[in-house]
Amino acid sequence: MGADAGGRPLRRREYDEDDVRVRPGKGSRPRTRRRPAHENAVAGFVVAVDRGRYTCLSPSTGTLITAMKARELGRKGIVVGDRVALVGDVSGRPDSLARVVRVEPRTSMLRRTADDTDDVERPVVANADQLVIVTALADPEPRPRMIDRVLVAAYDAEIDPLLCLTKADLASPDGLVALYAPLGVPYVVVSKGGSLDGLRTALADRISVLVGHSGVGKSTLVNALVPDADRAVSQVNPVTGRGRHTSTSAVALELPGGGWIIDTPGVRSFGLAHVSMETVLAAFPDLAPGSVECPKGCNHLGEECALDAWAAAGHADPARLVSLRRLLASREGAPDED
Ligand SMILES: Nc1nc2c(ncn2[C@@H]2O[C@H](COP(=O)(O)OP(=O)(O)OP(=O)(O)O)[C@@H](O)[C@H]2O)c(=O)[nH]1
Ligand SMILES: [Zn+2]
Repeated sequence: MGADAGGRPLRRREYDEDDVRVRPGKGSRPRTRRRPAHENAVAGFVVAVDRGRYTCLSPSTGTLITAMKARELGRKGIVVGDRVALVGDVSGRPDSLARVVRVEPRTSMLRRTADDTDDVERPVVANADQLVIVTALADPEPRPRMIDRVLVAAYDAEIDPLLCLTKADLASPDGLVALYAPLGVPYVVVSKGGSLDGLRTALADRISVLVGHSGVGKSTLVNALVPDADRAVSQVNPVTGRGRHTSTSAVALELPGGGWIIDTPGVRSFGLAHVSMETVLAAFPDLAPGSVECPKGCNHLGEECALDAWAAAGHADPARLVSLRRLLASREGAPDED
């Protein structure tokens, strides 16, 4: 085997200013109006979004600027991680409100759907370059199929995955490492109070999104990585003053050593209805090569599928084939519980 996480295909998509998937025949209105140039706009990095208010960090001054979307942006979405251009009152003073007049081209867009049959795509975070799958080794038990699901989302978004195995004081990481290391998925093992050096190195100077189920130790990690994380979150959420424990949307927090982590407390599921069959399969590099023997148009669920023989021949762990099939079946309406 020996699939390599570095051996990713070239970027399949460009993410530009109009990175909204438009349904044909709906709302296509010719754009004749000339936009003002906004030469004096200042740059902002969106660290939080709350009901139409965007909290943006000015990289040049370090000021937090609250802004709303300029009307000219229409229905274009703005998410945490976006780099934007701001005009109006950019002082960042209490009660001041700037306007976002432009969203800069994105390098990536992490998306999900509510479940596998939901056709509404939900953009989660823009411009992330790493997706950290936080999984406890025990309490709660690891859920490999959730890991596989998030790996598919990372692959689809062309974001590097990182498996972060927590609570190493409670159980050994060996089983999970044996499953994912051969696939080229990088991993770190941590425990509360233990060293976070490996994780810090992996996060340095990158924009990393943290996903994980409730109780896996995500807050514990965030608090250890970002001193005063709670206060930082209440600062970026001035509209409601809600802290991270009640917040449901993503929040970007700057790491003391450089780089950002984006916590996603509201993301409890990773529906993959928007991902093509080819992309799902490509995210299973141990199984994908076996599919060349499949009949044309194989849905990889029936008896004619060549993947059973591929796994039986020892090319892939049969548990991985089960996981792939559960995921594919879920996209056809079957439940997918770990
Ligand atoms: N034994 C052990 N317990 C841990 C470790 N890390 C976190 N915990 C405990 O696990 C529980 C859940 O940790 P949190 O950090 O709140 O988990 P979370 O993922 O943020 O959960 P939510 O806040 O529900 O999203 C807490 O009681 C922590 O003290 C660890 O490495 N070892
Ligand atoms: Zn097949």
